Amino acid sequence: MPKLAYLGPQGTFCEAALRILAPDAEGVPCANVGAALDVARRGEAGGAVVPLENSVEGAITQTLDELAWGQPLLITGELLLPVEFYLLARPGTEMRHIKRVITHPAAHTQCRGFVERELPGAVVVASSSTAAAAQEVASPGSPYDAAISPAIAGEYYGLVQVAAGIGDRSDTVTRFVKVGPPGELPEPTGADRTSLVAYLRDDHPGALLEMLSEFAVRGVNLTRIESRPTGDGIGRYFFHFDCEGHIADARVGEAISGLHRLSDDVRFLGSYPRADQVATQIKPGTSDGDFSEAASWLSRIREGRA
Ligand SMILES: O=C(O)C(=O)C[C@]1(C(=O)O)C=C[C@@H](O)C=C1
Repeated sequence: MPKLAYLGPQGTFCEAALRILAPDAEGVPCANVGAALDVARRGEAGGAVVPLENSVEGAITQTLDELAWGQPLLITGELLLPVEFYLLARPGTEMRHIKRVITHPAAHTQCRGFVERELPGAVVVASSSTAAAAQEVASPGSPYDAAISPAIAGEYYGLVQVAAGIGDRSDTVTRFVKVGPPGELPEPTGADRTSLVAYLRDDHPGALLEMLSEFAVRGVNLTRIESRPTGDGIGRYFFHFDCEGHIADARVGEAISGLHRLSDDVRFLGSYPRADQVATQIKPGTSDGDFSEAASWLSRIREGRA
């Protein structure tokens, strides 16, 4: 059975994502996203499933940074998981007893309205994951009264639901990705996404615009852009891009090689089928056929055959 590392312990949203992305895999729970990716890098598992972005909270910056630095990993699949939060406590606990809550910071952000409204004055402490929070509340002598976690974590750790559906929005989704060692890319499907990271060569006016132009002039639609600090001082940033299409598509390949010419470094993170299966819209003049016809036309001119 293939092994996949994930943000543990059992009962996280990440585990739920893994069960859908790779139903036959044996999950290897890890203490944090970095540890899960390192297990994949060391080959102790065939890969990992990690959160990448959330529809309310935005980018999961730890994942972005882990994928940008260190030994390269390749994204081979993605999943959009609806996330629903529950207030879980030891049996017998009532809402009025709850003064100390523990959860993952991303979960706290998504339930901030509920906490302020229903638990005014409660202290919310950060845990490494939503299931780690439930496990902590269930442990003997825990200083915490309740955890904000998925329902399944309550079942794993013997907690009861004090409140259900406590997220500030009912339609929140988290995007998870499956990563593995660099190797063969998933086949293009016509509804693909490509992820990459680009490091600026030098800081100058219009540097980001130049990068964006590589996509724009070839009709490549971006689905996410994020700037992250390099750590080398204030004002030093690198960029994460997600775009529609597959690196095997001429327009995407050419945009990425254009970016490579302009950048200190480009790290390709993968081309993989989109979870929402939305087919890439191809602007007139940017299909593979248009690119190869233009290349043949140029060759004919160069060879004096026009
Ligand atoms: O703690 C978990 O259950 C996770 O899978 C992590 C995570 C996240 O990093 O955003 C995933 C989905 C929710 O947004 C809250 C937490």
